[in-house]
Amino acid sequence: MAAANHSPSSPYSCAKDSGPVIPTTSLVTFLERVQETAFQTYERSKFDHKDFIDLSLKFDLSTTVKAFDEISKTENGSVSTKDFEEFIGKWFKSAGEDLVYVEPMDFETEPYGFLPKVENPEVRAWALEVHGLWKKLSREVSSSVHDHPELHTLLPLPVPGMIPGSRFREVYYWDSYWVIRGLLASKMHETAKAIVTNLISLLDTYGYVLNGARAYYTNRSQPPLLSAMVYEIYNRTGDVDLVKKALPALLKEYQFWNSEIHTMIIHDAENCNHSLNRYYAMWNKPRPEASAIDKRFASKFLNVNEKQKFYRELASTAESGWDFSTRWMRNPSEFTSLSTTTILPVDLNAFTLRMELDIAFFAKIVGDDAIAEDFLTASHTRKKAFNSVFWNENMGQWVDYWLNYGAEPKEPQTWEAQNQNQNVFASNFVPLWIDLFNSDTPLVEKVTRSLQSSGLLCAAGIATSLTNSGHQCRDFPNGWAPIQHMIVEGLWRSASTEARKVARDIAERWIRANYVAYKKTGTMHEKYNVEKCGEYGAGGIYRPQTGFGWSNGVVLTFLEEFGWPKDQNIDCN
Ligand SMILES: OC[C@H]1O[C@H](O[C@H]2O[C@H](CO)[C@@H](O)[C@H](O)[C@H]2O)[C@H](O)[C@@H](O)[C@@H]1O
Repeated sequence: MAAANHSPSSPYSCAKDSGPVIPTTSLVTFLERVQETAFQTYERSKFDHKDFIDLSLKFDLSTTVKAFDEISKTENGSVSTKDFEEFIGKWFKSAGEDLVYVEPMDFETEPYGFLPKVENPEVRAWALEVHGLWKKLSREVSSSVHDHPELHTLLPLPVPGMIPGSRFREVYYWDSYWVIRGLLASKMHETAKAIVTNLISLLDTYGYVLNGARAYYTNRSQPPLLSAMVYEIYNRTGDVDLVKKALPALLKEYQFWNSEIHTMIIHDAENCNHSLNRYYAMWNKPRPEASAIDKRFASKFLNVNEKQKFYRELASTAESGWDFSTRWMRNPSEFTSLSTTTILPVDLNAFTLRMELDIAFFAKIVGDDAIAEDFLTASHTRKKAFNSVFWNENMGQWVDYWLNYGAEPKEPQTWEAQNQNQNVFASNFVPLWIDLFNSDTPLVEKVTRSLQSSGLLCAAGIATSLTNSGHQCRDFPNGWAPIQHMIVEGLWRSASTEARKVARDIAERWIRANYVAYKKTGTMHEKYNVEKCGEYGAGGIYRPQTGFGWSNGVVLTFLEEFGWPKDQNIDCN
């Protein structure tokens, strides 16, 4: 039976909030106030909370706050739409003005050797359009941010980079991996390296790679894929200097993910202890970028401690990159039952396993055999933990492990079968992406059969979960490019004929769905509806976004690997 069904009635009955909290800036606090006023001023459908936290000041903060106090001096603090709009126009630069468009340094309209396996002219023309989107997503931080950082929530970065698109105006951590994969297919190696330079600069400044390059994202990271980015670039370019630059940063990042807040110990049936990772944001207040909404969600908790605990769960879910999903909810129909910090996520641990393997590989390249040895040992230890803690033999999948409430990081928890979450999520198949697993052919064949019968494989790709929660964007019927990519690449790297057939089939479905949606809407989307080929996804606390960095990256990567024959139809079947 699924662990979710074993939950106590209130997950917060003995909630405590003792974790670290990273201070934020006075500007962010003020913009949250502006966002709250916007929330009260506009209709919900016309309002994106993030637009208000991304505003830049035209004048200094204290003068702006005084002016805002003046217009808010009504009895109930409300502001008319006219006064509010005048105030925003007079005192702020628009959201997005802090980043400026920049021509990518190595963009060519049709680079030499571009997607050689794409023979179909229609598909090739579309692929060139998607390639052309890099020009639209390329940005550098404006000089005003460098000269007057106190006027902006945007953080300065040393070199130009790529943004996901639309409301996601700044650089994001894990999105960058698929952006880099696409850039490599587009032969834009220098732009790919620049993205790594920016992420390393965040790591050097903060000790971890931030969720995104904004002051309000300093309280958390995102799925750690920096080592994978460096690996892919090195694989294409053989750039040893990049590896030398990245290795010390990656060692620092490894410490961050294996520090006390991000690790829990599981004691298995064979008497072994396994240290595994979880998401845990250093924040127990509303997420500034969505604070007006978070406060309303939290209003059901009367106790401050319960509210803080819930806010940490919201921010930790944002750290997971899967914000939001029934995956993190003890009660799938109750959003406030989010319990991300009490879950050992199978995909996060696959990423840290990959980090161990990548670091060992890089250490060998730079000639540090001791580090290479240590990290190889760590990867073998973690592989054992995968077998003991996450693997579910009956399902043929690796599944998330639910921790007991109130557990302290240093206290080992005894593994219990009922704590494995047996609900089916696409993340249960992400370990396939790791070579230690995809090189084991019988294992891959078992997992492939499980994927085929899971219900996740749909007309237009892999669904995120089997639950149609109606409002969570990381659930059925939404499909996300990163998930398609990791599972397809894992299956494709194996030696199993059947797994490779499934990989090609999923990639083709995904390409068709992206193509048809592009033809209908003229744009690439953040997520797609996998039930209906050619439709984009929906749900969540913000409107569906376009652009879109990782979707472009995955389509180009799939087209580079699988190609598209001349006579093969590209429409939805
Ligand atoms: O504002 C809401 C949330 O927006 C981001 O999350 C979503 O977009 C990101 C950029 O494409 C993506 O990395 C993430 O997986 C998406 O869920 C942001 O990362 C969240 O922290 C934020 O709360």
